Amino acid sequence: MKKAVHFGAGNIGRGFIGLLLNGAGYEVVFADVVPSLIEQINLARSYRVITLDAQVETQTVRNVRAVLLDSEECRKEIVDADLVTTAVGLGNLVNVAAIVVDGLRLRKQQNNDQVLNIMACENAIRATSTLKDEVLSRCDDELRNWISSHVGFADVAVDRIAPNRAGHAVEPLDSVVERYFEWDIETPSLKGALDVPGATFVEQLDPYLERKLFILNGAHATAAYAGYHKKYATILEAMNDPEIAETVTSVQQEAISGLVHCYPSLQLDALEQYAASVRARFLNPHIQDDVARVGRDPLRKLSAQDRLVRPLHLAHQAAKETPGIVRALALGFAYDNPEDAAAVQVQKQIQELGIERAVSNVTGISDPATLRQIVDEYQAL
Ligand SMILES: NC(=O)c1ccc[n+]([C@@H]2O[C@H](COP(=O)([O-])OP(=O)(O)OC[C@H]3O[C@@H](n4cnc5c(N)ncnc54)[C@H](O)[C@@H]3O)[C@@H](O)[C@H]2O)c1
Ligand SMILES: O=P(O)(O)OC[C@@H](O)[C@@H](O)[C@H](O)[C@H](O)CO
Repeated sequence: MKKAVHFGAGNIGRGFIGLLLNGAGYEVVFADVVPSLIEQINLARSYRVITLDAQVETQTVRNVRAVLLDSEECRKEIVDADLVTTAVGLGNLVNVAAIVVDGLRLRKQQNNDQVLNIMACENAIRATSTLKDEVLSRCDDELRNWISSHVGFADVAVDRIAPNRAGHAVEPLDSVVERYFEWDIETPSLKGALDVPGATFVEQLDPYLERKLFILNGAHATAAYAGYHKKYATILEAMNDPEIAETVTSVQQEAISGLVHCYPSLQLDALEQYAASVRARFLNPHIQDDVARVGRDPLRKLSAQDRLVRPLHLAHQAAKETPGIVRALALGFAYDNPEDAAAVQVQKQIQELGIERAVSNVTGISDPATLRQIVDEYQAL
């Protein structure tokens, strides 16, 4: 049986990656940093994935095990793995990289000629490439050369809303998801054959990845920050507010204008249909998705390469105005959730540096006119 080591046994790790890999015939070994989660998985050896929809569906993922991230067991699991995947959050990839390097060093010593593919399923531009850089920076030349001929690092885009379990889950390991899913895998970087039924294999990932990150995640973040501002608890409540729904649609339209300009392979009609389908997913009445989950880590979400600032620049390249994204960014800077450590840091910057310098620091935006628009919008909130 093929074996996959998946880092991050959280919402998307269990509810999407683990489920699909299990369906593709892999034994899935989860690696996580939470000891109680490891114990629960090893005790149960299976868990349920519940699809939240008009027709609730419950699937059981069997033959799973779990190991602690920083353990000998975890390093050894990499020696004979066929696949390594992650869904840990972009900022946690550095910790995964340190363990993966140790695992690859062991794999090389044990003369394992079998090729391995690694995919980081994080919401970010080319997260696998980020992980690869982290891995290679920790290797000597010999290991680096061996890795280049034995290990494929394939960038991916993953899409499935896996909300918080609270209010949905019954058993401790239940994972809850929407019905829709998409896993796009960039093929040129793969080593050997990879067969994951349900995944989409593409030659050039950028249009798929940016379409998803901007039209879905950018709009999602907008709904979360606008929802928080109006004291809504969930994305559903926020999206039912016509003013918020209008801002979300504007953000999507501005992103689409930049995407169409940048990627000739993307068709306007298809993107508009995709945007409408995304809004319908946000309005799924069977999902309670907390604005706090969707808005989490605004330092990352408001950064230069992420879901709001990058489409803003693309739209500007297409000579389009971006009032929707400007409003979304202003709302992101107003996201003062004291329970979110990154939001607290953003608020600290605003207090210490003033809003204009905080916006420029966090977003990397230097154009004075754009900065002014965001600051004016923030001050008018
Ligand atoms: N939830 C979604 O709808 C969704 C959809 C697509 C992509 N994603 C992406 O997947 C990633 C995970 O999101 P999530 O919603 O599942 O979060 P989550 O918090 O539910 O799960 C993350 C898991 O990773 C574990 N973890 C943290 N650092 C780790 C490390 N260094 N090694 C191993 N495990 C570690 C945590 O303990 C947790 O169990 C994020 O990058 C997110 O953007 C999420
Ligand atoms: O996971 P994040 O924090 O990057 O973004 C929050 C949500 O937008 C995200 O988790 C979506 O639910 C997911 O990307 C849907 O595919």
